[in-house]
Order: sequence, then structure tokens, then C-alpha cells
Amino acid sequence: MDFVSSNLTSAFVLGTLLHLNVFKNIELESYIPKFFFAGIISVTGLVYFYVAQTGLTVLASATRVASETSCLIFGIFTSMTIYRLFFHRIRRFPGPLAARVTRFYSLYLASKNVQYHVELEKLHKQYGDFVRTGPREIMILRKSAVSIILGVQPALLKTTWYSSISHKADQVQLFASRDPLDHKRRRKAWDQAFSVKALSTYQPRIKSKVDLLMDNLLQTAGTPRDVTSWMMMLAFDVMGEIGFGNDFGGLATGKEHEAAQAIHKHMSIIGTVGTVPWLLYLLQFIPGAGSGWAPFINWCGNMISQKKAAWDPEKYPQDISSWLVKAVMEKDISASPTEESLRDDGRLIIVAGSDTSASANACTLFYLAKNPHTLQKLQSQLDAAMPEGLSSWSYDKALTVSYLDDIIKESLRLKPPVITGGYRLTPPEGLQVDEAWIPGGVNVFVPYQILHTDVRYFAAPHDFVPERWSERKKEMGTDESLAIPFSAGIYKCPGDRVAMMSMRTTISCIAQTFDISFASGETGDAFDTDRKDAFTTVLKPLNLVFTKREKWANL
Ligand code: HEM
Repeated sequence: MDFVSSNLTSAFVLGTLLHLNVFKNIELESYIPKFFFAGIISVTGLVYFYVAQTGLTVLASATRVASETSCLIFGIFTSMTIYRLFFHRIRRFPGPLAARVTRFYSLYLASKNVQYHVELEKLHKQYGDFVRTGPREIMILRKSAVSIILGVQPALLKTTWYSSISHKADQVQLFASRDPLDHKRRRKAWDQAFSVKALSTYQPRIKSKVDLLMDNLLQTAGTPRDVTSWMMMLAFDVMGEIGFGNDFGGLATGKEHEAAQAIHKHMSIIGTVGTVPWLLYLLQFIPGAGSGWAPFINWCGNMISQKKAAWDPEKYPQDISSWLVKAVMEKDISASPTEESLRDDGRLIIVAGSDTSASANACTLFYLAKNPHTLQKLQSQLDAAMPEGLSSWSYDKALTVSYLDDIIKESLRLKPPVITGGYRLTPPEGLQVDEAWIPGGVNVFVPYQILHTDVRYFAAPHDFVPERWSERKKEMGTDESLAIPFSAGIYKCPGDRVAMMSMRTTISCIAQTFDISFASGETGDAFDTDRKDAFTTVLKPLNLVFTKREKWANL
């Protein structure tokens, strides 16, 4: 064998050994940038070595190094493919062949129509309750998996999916912190921001935003309104207000703020590229790739700076960011560890609270338009609680109308704003879910929407039946703990109560004041079936007509 062929063979063997002894045993995603940069340095160094030691020209050296690098990479991928197909610890779980080999198969499925949840449901129907959806990932469709994966103590770690910005807990927001101790510590500040007392300061300010919306709907009553867009503007204004004491001006101007536009332009990237978490992570190293986010990042950054400048230790915090700033200023153990992570926490307030609430409200209005008898029943209960309509509205009275909650719950069951989510890592000792033993170090998830519409767990699973949560609960065998739109366990949404408060306020005011119908030419079908799964939901426009009820003709 001549020198060149022996080098190529060695490179191939080295690639195989690298995979078997290093890559196979670590969370590769976390190290990809490091390997990438180490690779560039090694390649450059090797070209230099050949030029200096063998007298080859730069071009000839580069060509030789390119061949050797190709053989090394070929060795890595050959070993990886054989291992993943035939020797991997989850090789016995069924799933598409391509998904066993590479995460790019998920990227392919998600890119088809940004409806990864639809593709996952097809896989569930084809392969059963335990499906290998990635080389090291299993989707589980079992009731028992919910408490095992999301609820056990100590909690399972979040997967590398959450590290698309950084793998260092002190550089990122709470949601992206994969270190359980760091998360537990920081979660305290968030939970304080959603205490009963804090919520009572948010409630009138949520109502003031809903009032703005109501003024608008009253002025344009009888004409079609795109609720997808208006619920988005409402949600951003609410989260701006209770998050930072400063809204986005959407309801006042009828236009989406540039910070909100910045988020929405990029959601489908998260829905598609997010299926290969390390790829999403690498994207940020491309110069200019993140520039589209700038208006949003700047808005939140300015807000945090203002909050810090205006910090008054004597004053009760008036918004969510003030609670986070309070922890930092008082050097509390729950504080975001760095300025960078505090700013990222600021962004989390808007990202986590706005699109989710907007989607929940828009979907609930969709179901009320589609089910006039449900709307009428709700109206009569709201009328009984608040006989003077809007002028007699109070949050406490709206709370007494339990059918309102049944409707919201049913809408969240059928169309959870976080459609899939909740990716967790099995502990080193593995996990037992019913008859299946899942080895350690495997990514697992229970897709919320598919679980919520499983006929084994919900009777007439695709029908909108709010009564399944109350008078028909027994007959329909409804299991409360299975509908988990806010997830469960220690990573459960801390904003669930404020989200419910916001939804109750919005839906009760609108439903008591208006009859709701589809606009001419609107069937609601595209809205119903073409939701995009971008972690949170991206909705199609939905044109509804809000007609003032006869009863309030003089309003
Ligand atoms: C209908 C509205 C909402 C829904 C359906 C919802 C749903 C969820 C879900 C499913 C998660 C867990 C995701 C995962 O583990 O991968 C989550 C986390 C979170 N949500 Fe919400 N959410 C809503 C509104 C809000 C609001 C209004 C806020 C307020 C800022 C908020 C703040 C958060 C935060 C901070 C987390 C991360 C929690 C942690 O990692 O400990 N959410 N949400």
C-alpha cells in the first residue's frame, strides 16, 4: 500500500474509532461547535504540515488533506449508521428506517408543511405507541408516560433541544436551563411573579387591554375581523403590560409591533430546523443569521435596562420583569445568574406568554363560532352572573361561570398552543413505561395534541364537548390529568394562572356582548386543519363577524 492510500485508510479507521470511542458516548449536540472549530484548526494545521514537511504545494497539500478528511468523515458516518441501525440501545423500537439513522428525517417531515405533529400522528398510527422518531429519540403515546416523563421526582433532564441558544445555564433563560439545580433556584423568582398577590395587580391591567379590544370590536361590529391577528395584538399588549408595564401598541394602532413581527417571521425556522437541535444552535454562528430578531431583542433589552434604572426596593413589583430584576438587585439566590441570562429571561416573558395566549383565545373563538348552541349556553350563564353585561363585569363574577372554564379547557385540549413539546432525557438507569423498558440517555416525549385526541383516553376525541369537563364527565370518562396543555411537573408552565385569567377575561367579555359567526366565504377549515407546529402554534387567518346581541342594542 503506498503512502497516500495508507493515509486514507488510517483516516477511515480513525473516523470509525472516533465515533465508537468518543462521539457515541457523549451528547454530541453539545460539542458540535467545538468539534467544528477543532476540525478547521486541524485541517489548516495539516495543510501547513504537508507544505513544510513534504515540499508539496499548498494546492496539492489541501487536496490531500481534503481526501483524508473525507475518509475520516466517511469512517465516522459509516460507523454511526451501522451502529444506529443494528447496535443502538433503542434498536428494537419500531420507526422509519431513515429516522433511526439521522435527525434530518424529522427535519424533512417538519419541512413538508411545518406540521410535524401531523407527521408524528401518522407515525403513531403506523408504528404504534412507542416510535423511534430519531436515532436516540422515542415518542410515547401512553397515558402512564405522562407522570413518568413529566412528573417524577427527581425530574428528568430537559434534552439538548432546549439548548439552541447556548449550552451554558448561566447564559440563558429559565426555559433553556438544563441544569436542574440552576432551574430550581431560578424558578422561584418566576413563581413569585405569579403569586396570588402579584396576579391581583395584573388583573385590572389585563382588563384594560381587553377593554381596548372591546371598543374596537364594538365600533366595527357586524364587519369581518381576522381574530388570529387581533388576538395576537391583544396577547402582545397584555404581555407587554404585565411583563414590563409597557405595551406594544397593537390594539391602539391596529398594527403588529416590529418586535412581534421579528418573532413571527422566524417561527417556522424553529418548527423545522428545531427538529435538529444542533443545527439550530449552529445557525447562530453564521454572521447576520440572527439579525432578523434584532427589533425584538432590542425591545426587551431596553425594557430590562429601564426596569433596572427605575428599581425601587420599597415598591411592590408591578410586572413580571420587575420580579426578575428584584431578585437580581437583591442578589437573591433565585436571580438570573448573569446580565445575559436576565435579558434572555426578559425575552422569555414575551415568547412564552404571547403566541400561546393568542392561539388559545383565537381557537376558543373559532369553537364558539362553530358551535352556536355552546355560545348561547355560555351567554345565558354569563347573563345570569352579570345581568347588566359589560358594565357589571367583574373578574370574580366571571370566575363563577364554570362553563367558561369548561369551554377554555376543551379548546386547549383540542388545540393546545404548544402542540408537541416536553422533550426529556431518560436517567442513566433507564425507565419502565408499561411493558417497555427505555434505556438511559434517550430523548423521550409525549406529544400533547396527539395524546389529547386519543380515543382510548377521550370519548369522541375530535368533538368539541365542553360538558365533558362537568355534567358529562362521568359518562364520557374524562380524565383531567391527561389534558396537559400547560405541561406538568417541575417544568410546568408558571404562567398558567395568568393565562387562564387573560382568557377568561377576553372570552367572557366578547361572548356576553356579541353573537359570533364565520364571515361570508370563511369556513374555518384552513384555520382548523392548517395550524403550523413551530413549538408554539402559527395560525391561519380566521375571519369572524361579531354582531352586538339584541339585548345590548343600546350599548
Ligand atoms: C394558554 C397559554 C399558555 C400555554 C398553553 C403554555 C404552555 C406551556 C408549556 C406546555 C410549557 C412547557 C414546555 C416544555 O416543557 O417544553 C410552558 C413553559 C413556560 N411557560 Fe407557558 N404557556 C402559556 C402561557 C404562558 C404565559 C402567559 C407565561 C408568562 C410569561 C408563560 C411562561 C412560561 C415559562 C416561563 C415557561 C418555562 C417554565 C420552565 O421551564 O420552568 N406561559 N408553557
